[in-house]
Amino acid sequence: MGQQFDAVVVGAGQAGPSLAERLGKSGRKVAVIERKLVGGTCVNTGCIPTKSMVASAYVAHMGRRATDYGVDRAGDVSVAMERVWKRTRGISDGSRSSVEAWLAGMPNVTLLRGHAAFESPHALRVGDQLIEAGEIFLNVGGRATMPDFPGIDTVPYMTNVGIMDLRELPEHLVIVGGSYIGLEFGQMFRRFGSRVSIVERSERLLPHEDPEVSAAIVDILQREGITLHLAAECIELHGKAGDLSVVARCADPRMEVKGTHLLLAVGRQPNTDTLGLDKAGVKTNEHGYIVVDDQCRTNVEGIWAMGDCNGKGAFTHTSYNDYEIVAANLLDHEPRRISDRILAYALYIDPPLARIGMSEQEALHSGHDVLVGVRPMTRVGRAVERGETLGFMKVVVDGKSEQLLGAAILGVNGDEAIHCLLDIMYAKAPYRTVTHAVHIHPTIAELLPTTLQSLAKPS
Ligand SMILES: Cc1cc2nc3c(=O)[nH]c(=O)nc-3n(C[C@H](O)[C@H](O)[C@H](O)COP(=O)(O)OP(=O)(O)OC[C@H]3O[C@@H](n4cnc5c(N)ncnc54)[C@H](O)[C@@H]3O)c2cc1C
Ligand SMILES: NC(=O)c1ccc[n+]([C@@H]2O[C@H](COP(=O)([O-])OP(=O)(O)OC[C@H]3O[C@@H](n4cnc5c(N)ncnc54)[C@H](O)[C@@H]3O)[C@@H](O)[C@H]2O)c1
Repeated sequence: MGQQFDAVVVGAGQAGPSLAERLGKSGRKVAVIERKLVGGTCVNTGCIPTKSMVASAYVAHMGRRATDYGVDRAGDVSVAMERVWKRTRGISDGSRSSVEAWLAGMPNVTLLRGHAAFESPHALRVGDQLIEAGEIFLNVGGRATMPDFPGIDTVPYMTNVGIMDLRELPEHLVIVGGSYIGLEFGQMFRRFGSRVSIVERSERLLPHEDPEVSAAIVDILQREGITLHLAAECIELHGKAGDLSVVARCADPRMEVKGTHLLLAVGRQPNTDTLGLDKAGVKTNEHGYIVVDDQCRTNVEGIWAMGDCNGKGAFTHTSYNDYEIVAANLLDHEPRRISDRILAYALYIDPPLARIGMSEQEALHSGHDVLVGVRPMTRVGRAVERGETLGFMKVVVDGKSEQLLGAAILGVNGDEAIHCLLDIMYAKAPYRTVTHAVHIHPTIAELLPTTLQSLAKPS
């Protein structure tokens, strides 16, 4: 007979601890099982450390631009990686300690350390302990995908985990994968002072975005001296630490990119392969994501899956929202659903790309009566005053229903400003609510009403 709990949460990522607190407060006896670092990816090797590093890179960039603002500086800007690392670790470790202290203070909640795997639908093995519970909540997250590139066993490489531990600046960082992770680290290390080359399989960066978004991001990165190699098919790795190369054998013409350090950023995979899901009868899809319904319930009664491992989102806010959905349905009898969630994310290059809802291409393909409004950031007073005018804002509206379908802001503070449009979408209010709103001057959000006043059929 194993140790009995009412509820078990596997993984202390972005959904698990919040749910554990609610379950504990409901009077349940709860175990949280974590095999590595409390806080999971976001806190330890994802959002928090990357955005801390992005902040250091921004300061270096603005330091180089100081004279543009009439500010004198003596000598070149250089970056001390050891101190960037210390600052980043301080922020990330501080955040993890807060989650640990929070968990430790939760009533009725016990944190168990170790890797959990199912033995049966309601029993999990953690080391030599058997843990049994009627309710099991999986929040096991994901990890970097390891591509089967020829040479991967001999050529040293980093993922998002290893690159955060660098204390020295790479002379030439080669990145395979030109999406969130590749672009954020690419621009950051360029600003730290490395040469950076990005090798991407698609013919354009971020192919799920509208073409002008991809083109503007290419321009932003190339202005800073980042080299981009697109349509790079059939990757092979060669060489050794400090002297390596990435070859795209099927590219036309064949590409060879030489460098000193290699980052692989070709996607993520769920941590479901060692969870013993077959012993519980929990279904996964062909990519290993746990299949869930609109309330995060798996096919097995009493087992839920939240966060990156269910494939319904790949962000901290979607994982946290999964917790809210489970708690609302189970504890508050409020019928919240994943399908009520509107797609929203930001890519933290500088300036950031903030995106909500549909792109123009998606809206056109889904048969809407599409109207589009676009304004370059050069027309946004606040951006001009700040000397940060790269990018544009774009809104997509359905002409018949007057509902906002989506928006993109590639521009300074776009990740904040876009929320006034996101909230209008959640309110299902007509876009004219924004055109009639009086926004504060001078802000980035101030130009959203004007952008919406310029709606026209796409050319
Ligand atoms: C470099 C990088 C930057 C990112 N930046 C952003 C960003 O700016 N904004 C954003 O929204 N998202 C960002 N993300 C994505 C974000 O980090 C994830 O979407 C989020 O952390 C997912 O949370 P989760 O709760 O699903 O899982 P995780 O945070 O991954 O937590 C899962 C936990 O489960 C544990 N675990 C796994 N298997 C077991 C097991 N069998 N037994 C016990 N414990 C187990 C793991 O150790 C881990 O602690 C970034 C990701 C990366 C890699
Ligand atoms: N700002 C954020 O919110 C943020 C930041 C970082 C990461 N994340 C999360 O992490 C996830 C993973 O990010 P990611 O950038 O690793 O993966 P991704 O799945 O977003 O992109 C992988 C990229 O690698 C390319 N690629 C795949 N195989 C390749 C190959 N063989 N050769 C060359 N290129 C190849 C793909 O075309 C794609 O552009 C994201 O989906 C996101 O959820 C979010």
